[in-house]
Amino acid sequence: MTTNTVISARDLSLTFQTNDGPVHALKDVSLDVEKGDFVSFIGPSGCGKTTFLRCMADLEHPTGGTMTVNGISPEEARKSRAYGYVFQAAGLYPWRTIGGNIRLPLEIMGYAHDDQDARVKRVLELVDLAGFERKYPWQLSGGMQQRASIARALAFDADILLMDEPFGALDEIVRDHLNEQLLQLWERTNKTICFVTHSIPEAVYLSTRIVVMSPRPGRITDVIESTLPRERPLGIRETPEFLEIAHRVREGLRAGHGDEV
Ligand SMILES: Nc1ncnc2c1ncn2[C@@H]1O[C@H](COP(=O)(O)OP(=O)(O)OP(=O)(O)O)[C@@H](O)[C@H]1O
Repeated sequence: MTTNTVISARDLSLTFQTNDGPVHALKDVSLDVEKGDFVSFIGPSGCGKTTFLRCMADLEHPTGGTMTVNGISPEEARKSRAYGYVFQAAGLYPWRTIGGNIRLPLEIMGYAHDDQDARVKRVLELVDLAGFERKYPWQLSGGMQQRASIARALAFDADILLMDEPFGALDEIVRDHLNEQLLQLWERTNKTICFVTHSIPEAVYLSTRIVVMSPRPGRITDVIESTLPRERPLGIRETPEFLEIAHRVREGLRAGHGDEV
């Protein structure tokens, strides 16, 4: 752990008690995420990716080990609004406009009205949705809705962005475009991003580090440091360096759990 460590997990475990007995969603997970990192979590269904992200967000409570976010407990970090959280589904309220959806957390947090206006405008520009403030979610495509939900998570300037398979439901072309935009946004804002995905190319394209996980019990089996430059045109996915990292991720997944992925 260094002064730049944003998220730190030590021997983190979470066992759910279910009617069918205990489920070891996470077992002895240790990881440090540094400021400005883009960390992807990849692994087969049930390996604990979402649970780990939810622990960071104080939405689940570990049954063992320790975790800090910005040097404080996840609960304190949640109360100090240290992170924005983007879910798999955009989760926009259909009766609110796009602007109204982005504004909602700002209203709850008591931001002044002028400040709310300025923030909504700024984040809509950041995700390339300027001009859509007065539209309703159903008037936007799935990709645009997901961008709006990212804007909502960015609106209160949290330094950490937790993203749980935000582009999983989108077609490949839209996904490529959003991946590019997300990288640009990360470059511009220097946020720390934790990103859950099932896609090897997506993980390799986006990340500075790729965390490979394995189920039963959920654990980390490999952490791969990317050697790719920060600037990444989509064409980088054809380069030998990219394919080499993708190969290593695939091997890590195979070693961890047969051929489920
Ligand atoms: N609230 C809960 N109660 C009981 N078991 C749970 C609960 N939440 C998750 N689990 C179990 O914990 C394990 C890890 O689940 P988790 O959702 O974190 O996996 P995941 O890697 O994100 O999976 P996926 O890729 O399918 O989203 C799974 O076996 C899951 O069934």
